[in-house]
Amino acid sequence: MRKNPLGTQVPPSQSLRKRFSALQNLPRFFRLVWATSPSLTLGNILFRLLKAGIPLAMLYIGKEIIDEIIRLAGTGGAQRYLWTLVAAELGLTIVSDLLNRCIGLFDSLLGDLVANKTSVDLVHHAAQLDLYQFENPVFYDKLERARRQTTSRTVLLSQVLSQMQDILSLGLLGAGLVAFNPWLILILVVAVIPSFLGETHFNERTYSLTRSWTPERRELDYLRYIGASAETAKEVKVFGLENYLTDRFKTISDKYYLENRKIAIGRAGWGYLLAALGTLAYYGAYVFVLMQTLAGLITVGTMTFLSGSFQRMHGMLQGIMGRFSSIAESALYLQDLFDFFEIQPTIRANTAGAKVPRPIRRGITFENVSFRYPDTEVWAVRNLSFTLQPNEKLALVGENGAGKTTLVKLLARLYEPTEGRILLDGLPLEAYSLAELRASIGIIFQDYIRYEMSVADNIAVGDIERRDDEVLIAESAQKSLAHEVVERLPARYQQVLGKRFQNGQELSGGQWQKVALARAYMRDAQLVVLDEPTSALDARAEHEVFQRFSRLIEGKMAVLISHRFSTVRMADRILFLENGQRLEYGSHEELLVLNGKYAELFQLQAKGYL
Ligand SMILES: Nc1ncnc2c1ncn2[C@@H]1O[C@H](COP(=O)(O)OP(=O)(O)OP(=O)(O)O)[C@@H](O)[C@H]1O
Repeated sequence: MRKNPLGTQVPPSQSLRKRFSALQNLPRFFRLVWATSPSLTLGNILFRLLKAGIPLAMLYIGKEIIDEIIRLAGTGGAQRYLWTLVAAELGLTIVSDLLNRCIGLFDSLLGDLVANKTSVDLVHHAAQLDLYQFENPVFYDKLERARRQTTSRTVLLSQVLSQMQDILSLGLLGAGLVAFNPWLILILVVAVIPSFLGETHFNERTYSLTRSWTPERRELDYLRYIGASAETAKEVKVFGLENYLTDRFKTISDKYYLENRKIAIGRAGWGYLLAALGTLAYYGAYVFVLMQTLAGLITVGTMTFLSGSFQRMHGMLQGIMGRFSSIAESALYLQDLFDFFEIQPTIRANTAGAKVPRPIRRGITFENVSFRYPDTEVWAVRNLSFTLQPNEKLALVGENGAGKTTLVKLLARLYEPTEGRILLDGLPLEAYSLAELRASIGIIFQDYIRYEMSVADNIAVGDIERRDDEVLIAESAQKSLAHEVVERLPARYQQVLGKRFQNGQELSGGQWQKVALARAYMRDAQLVVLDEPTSALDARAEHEVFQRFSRLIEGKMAVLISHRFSTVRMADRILFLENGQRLEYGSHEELLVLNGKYAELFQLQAKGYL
């Protein structure tokens, strides 16, 4: 394998055969197009079929008009046939314009629908995939390439349809030409083959380059985002990062530009030479036709018909061949999209799985659970065993990176244990329907999403099925103290948050947290998990949130992750993790008596040292 200037591996360039085999993606693509809108697809094809016959008809009428004029100029006579021909030509021109408009309209409507459908399918499919797949750069590149495909495939659609239309036109014109002299066709074909091969070669190089640079292009997008977005502007300014970012951007983009320029120059130079070859052949054939006319073997009308159809066929053949290689190229890109759709999650949704018991009677048991993130050597959770009893409130404590969040992700089956099992009422988590399992757990993650949507929507994500239940949303906001925040917003629950959209209102960190916390109150979860939910709240708000929170989790299981021991001590039991392992486990009082690490940290914090 070669390496590009940034050291990334470049795949060996695709062989011609492989490129053409990518055309096999077209039937699947057209099934997708057909499924999007059968009527628009059918209409489009019909218009193009009609349009395909027009060039031959126009040329033929042109020939007849010239011959008729020459005849009338020499001998005079009735002009009726001449004017009928002119009227037919006018009619055809009008119909042709109308067909062009209809084709353009149907192309764009169908293209938009296909792009929308692909985007929707993409999001649906991405939602099925495992969390770890999103953390894998190779997967991310695939996703990125697939995402780019969703809009650019519109062009492919009209290209393939135009190709079919032109091939039909060409066949009809060719039939006319063959009737006169089959050799002319041969000259035509031979003349365009060199430029076709040239185009194919350069398209292939462009594709290989674009593909091998996906990670860098992703980085460029990312740098553009950091350099110019509302979220990052604050830090970029105070740390004075703009030159660093632009330099980094320029280094990568300049290298990409140089690579691309090499190909573009080669394409322009060779393209010109090979096209000149085609032009020479065309003029050779033209001279031949002129000589035949001078010798009186054909009429002037036939001469215009032949030279006209030869010229059109030359242009069309060049177009068809050029388009052919760009269709083959697009079909290769299409492969990326279909490849993405082929990726399957390893965590099976198990739709036929058991229903989660309500209420949960025996709790959740970790049996010797160990977990390592994919492609890492270190155990994030190691040999962990404990039981979360029904109604029990468990606090997870430990230093940064101890494995607390990982444990929660395992609970929600976002990951599966590398070793050991997690049982819910005696059955492993896999035995339950994934949707059911997730529906019975309410988790507010530490890095919860700040949706730049309305407050109501931000709260409703806790149970999106009930997003129209305004009373429930307001009650949830009341319980999480988000209500006070909402009171001060101009559009109250309909207020759009964040700065991305017009009239959006930015909130403080603590205010965002109160809004996010309301999500926990939206669903009737049997297990509530709060991963450092109050870190941004001021002391009074935190106290109040917990007062209310203890009411929310009354009679439920709860897992609480916090670095504040004043919060932790309200739990029934505390699990102290160190390097993913259970270091200490028991109630607040038991752990104080144990006088271990928990007791030490508790006392330090109580004295205000932590
Ligand atoms: N997506 C990931 N891929 C690979 N390793 C990860 C990933 N997420 C976390 N880790 C690693 O797993 C270990 C446990 O991380 P985890 O997020 O569970 O810690 P934590 O106890 O929640 O920490 P904190 O208190 O900082 O939130 C850490 O060593 C971390 O580097």
